Amino acid sequence: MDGEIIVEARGLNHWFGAGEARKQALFDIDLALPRGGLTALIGPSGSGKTTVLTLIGCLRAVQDGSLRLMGHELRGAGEAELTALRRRLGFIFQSHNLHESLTARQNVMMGAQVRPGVPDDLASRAATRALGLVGLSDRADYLPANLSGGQKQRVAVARALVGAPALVLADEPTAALDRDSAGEVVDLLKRLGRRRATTTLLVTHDNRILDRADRILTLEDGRIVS
Ligand SMILES: Nc1ncnc2c1ncn2[C@@H]1O[C@H](COP(=O)(O)OP(=O)(O)OP(=O)(O)O)[C@@H](O)[C@H]1O
Repeated sequence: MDGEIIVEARGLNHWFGAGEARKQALFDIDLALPRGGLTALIGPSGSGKTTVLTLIGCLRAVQDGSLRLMGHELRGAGEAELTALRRRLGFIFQSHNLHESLTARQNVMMGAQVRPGVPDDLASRAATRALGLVGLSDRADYLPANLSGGQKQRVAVARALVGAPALVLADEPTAALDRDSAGEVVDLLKRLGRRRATTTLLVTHDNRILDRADRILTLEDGRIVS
């Protein structure tokens, strides 16, 4: 649907710690991410990027303000609702987080089976398709140890995308990659995003990928400055 807002924050504040150690990490964040496209979230270390990403990812509780994810208000949402929402997201982390004892296909299958009741044969077919999308059909039966850094991160991308998530949250997915592999991973996210109208929010320090973003949000000291 055109113009659909996938993520909308209004007056979002967040604190860490308690008592005297209590420290505000986010101040009055307003943002809206429309469906589709790739938004880069940038800013200095400690500016609050990961905090924003983990709040949107239902990985920490919203304390103050409003945060809506696919039409659901996260503030005050119950664990069952958060779990159901989390299953509609794809996560990609800085280090690929693949299981070393599982093949590429088995790792991607785990992404398909975060939803309960997905049978192995269905998950396996979906994993094979996702590995094809990231150009790794011929590596499906390899263990991570036998893949390059870029290939491992592409497996992680396939795992994040196998369940056709509405929103992909990526925390510095290219930090450990050389220039070519980093570009490939971002191009892949963009291409798949366009094809499936997936929204991607990508935290990065990486200037190499900013020219590929559709939108750039800059955080400084817990505030969105542009
Ligand atoms: N679990 C925590 N407990 C206490 N303070 C925290 C915690 N997580 C983050 N902070 C603080 O909140 C602020 C924002 O941190 P956050 O990790 O979101 O920044 P960031 O922009 O992602 O940084 P980096 O680029 O270094 O990963 C920082 O001042 C940080 O010290």
